[in-house]
Amino acid sequence: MSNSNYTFEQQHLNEVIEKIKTAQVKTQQEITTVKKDRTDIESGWNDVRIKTSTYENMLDTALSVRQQQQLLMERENNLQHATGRLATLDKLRANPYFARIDFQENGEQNAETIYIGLGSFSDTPDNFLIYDWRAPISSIYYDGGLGKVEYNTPDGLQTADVKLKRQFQIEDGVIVTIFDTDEAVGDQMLLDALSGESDTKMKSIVTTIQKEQNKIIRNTDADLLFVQGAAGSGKTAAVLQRVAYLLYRYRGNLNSGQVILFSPNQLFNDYIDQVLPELGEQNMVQLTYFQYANRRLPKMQVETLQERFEKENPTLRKINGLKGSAKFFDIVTQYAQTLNKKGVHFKDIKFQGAPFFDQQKIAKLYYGYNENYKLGQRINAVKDTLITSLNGRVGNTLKEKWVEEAIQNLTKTEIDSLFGDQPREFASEAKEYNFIARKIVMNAFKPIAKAIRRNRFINFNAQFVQLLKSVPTYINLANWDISEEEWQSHVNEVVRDFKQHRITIADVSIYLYLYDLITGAHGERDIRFVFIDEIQDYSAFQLAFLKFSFPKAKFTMLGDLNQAIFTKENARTLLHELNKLFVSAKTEVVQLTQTYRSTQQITDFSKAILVNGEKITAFNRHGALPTVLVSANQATLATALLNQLAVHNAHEDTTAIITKNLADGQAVADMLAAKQVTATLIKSENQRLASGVLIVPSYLAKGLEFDAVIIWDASKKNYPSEGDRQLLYTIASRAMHQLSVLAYQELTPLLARVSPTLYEVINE
Ligand SMILES: Nc1ncnc2c1ncn2[C@@H]1O[C@H](COP(=O)(O)OP(=O)(O)OP(=O)(O)O)[C@@H](O)[C@H]1O
Repeated sequence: MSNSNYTFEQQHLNEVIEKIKTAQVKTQQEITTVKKDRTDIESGWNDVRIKTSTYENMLDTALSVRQQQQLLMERENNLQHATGRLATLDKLRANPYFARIDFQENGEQNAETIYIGLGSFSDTPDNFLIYDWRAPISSIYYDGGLGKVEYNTPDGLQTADVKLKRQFQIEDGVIVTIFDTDEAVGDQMLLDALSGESDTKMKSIVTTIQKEQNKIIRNTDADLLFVQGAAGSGKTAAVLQRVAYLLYRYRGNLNSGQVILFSPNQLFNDYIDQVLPELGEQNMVQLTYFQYANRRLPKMQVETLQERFEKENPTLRKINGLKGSAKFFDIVTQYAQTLNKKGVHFKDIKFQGAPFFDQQKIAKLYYGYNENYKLGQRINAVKDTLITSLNGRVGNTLKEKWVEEAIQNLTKTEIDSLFGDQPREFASEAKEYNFIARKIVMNAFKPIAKAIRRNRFINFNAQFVQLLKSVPTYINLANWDISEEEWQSHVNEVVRDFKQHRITIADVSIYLYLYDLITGAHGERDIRFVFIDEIQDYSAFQLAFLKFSFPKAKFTMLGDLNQAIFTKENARTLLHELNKLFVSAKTEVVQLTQTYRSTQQITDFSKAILVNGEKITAFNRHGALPTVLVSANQATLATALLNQLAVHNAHEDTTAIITKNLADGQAVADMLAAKQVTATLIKSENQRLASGVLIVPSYLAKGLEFDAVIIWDASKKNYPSEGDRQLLYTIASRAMHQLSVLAYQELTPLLARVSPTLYEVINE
């Protein structure tokens, strides 16, 4: 880069920064003025005279209250805007932009120059000194090299002739490097970004978004955007940028509360929660499927990731395969339809231990409505009738003995609180008695009203079991390789679990879907975008249920079929099943094959673990070969581990020792503690990531990345069969710069197919 270019750009940068500073001062002043205004209006409340003597007076009062409220709201809005603007200016001041493009639009005489940064900035209304990276025109920075490019605008497709693409690295107002490039985003800049160290928090990729990723980020047409991407291909990174993009694109009409991201575990939520704030946006709602289900069934204990992982067996896999299928979703839908005629299991609503509303009577009521009633209408009509009947029974209950006793036992404070603000003037003692008795009865009836409102007159547990029992009438179990006995004994197990208030993650979706059908729930219609990461671990049933639960949302699903550690082979049919759920014209599939996380050596090694895997292309960044040490001596492995950690620690790298399960993790943690090596054992997804050495059970490593990964005990015993292949791939692909494999006695056969040229054998 010539000196004159550098001087020009630094000078331009200085000018922009000066203008940002001026804007900061101005905005700060605005904020101070609005705050003062707000205080003045608030103290103005005292001047609003409440006059209620005539109708006109009341109207007057209401009008002035309304006026005050409007003034306040206006100030509140101004304040919010100004605060948002100041936050953007603060960000821009340190690092105003990262790219410049010169281009000529169709039919224009002169080339235009724009600078692109995290937010837009103009010194006068039409003079944009910085364009937001999400503005339509900024797309050309990410999409192509020099020459003719197309970009989407709200008015349709535009073309431009790009003359110059310049990238900047700016630190504290000083240009550190300038690259001119004729590619989309220069490789050098990407390489610099990828060579850095890992962090306990994911960072935004705004300066180096790749063309394919940009497509995902800016897609607004698809109802279902399905991204199949290799491990480390930036699915998560791109999708977070996409959230920021959508919030910008639909600003004013979309807020972060209308966007939900389902993530694989809580640890991952913690890992990504800085990206949107870094981009100047608020985080969307982040949930795991477990949390979503658990929130709706607070009295049940939903199976945890660890339980799910450690409980696996072949029969259960077949049964869960069936329960997770789209077919099963149809079965539940059909079963619920039969309930319109008969079959709902009712429960008494009890009061003081005895039936208050008897289940037979409720059943009669429920099935007494005409046959055009839908399930939701039936239940609502029953609820209305029961509430009316409850209110009607208050009067008859006043004279009951327990009420009399309750009144006699009242303390003075209790009596006072029952009266509340009510003047204690009654025409007779009987009237006063009735007043208190009514209060007591109504209080005592509150739990009944609550039980009615919460549909407690339906026995959902029994209903669910009944559904499971009737499954063989809908399908031939043999087609799913399940025998009648296996199914029956599974149903018994579910019943046993229910008695202990436990439910598996496979059942929870079925349970909730059945519940929603019976109660006529219409889903959360306010949610506009749903993102599901690590889609391969969801069953078709869960996805169908999520679609049902968020009927107005557009879906973005990201996953890697190579990493299906829970659903295994079922993941392959997922895409096919999804086709049935979404209109295919509104479905788009994007494939990301280029991986960015790992060095070429680590990617080549990891990908060799797979058989018939999805396509993966390594990024041209080089590092050491992965190492493999097999030993029949535990002490040798322990020493190798300690040596490896010492090397990583000297480089201040974050190292994850990934063990198959928690028990192994605990054993490694104890061993390290005995050697005075500091390490954090991640026992559950509710923990926080820390820098330094981490010990992570395999099923919690999803979506995360570390400078170095040590696979602890990749032995035949731990990873004996085909079923572990995708898990092993997932673990290996967490490493960015260094991967080491340690195995006790005999290496897993899954690594046996990896060519010896792809790793270095460490001899004992
Ligand atoms: N365009 C990019 N510029 C810079 N870094 C990138 C880019 N794309 C991806 N990365 C980096 O590559 C790494 C992997 O990205 P990410 O975690 O999003 O991948 P993923 O596809 O979700 O992986 P996995 O399926 O393994 O969880 C991250 O460190 C991310 O910041």
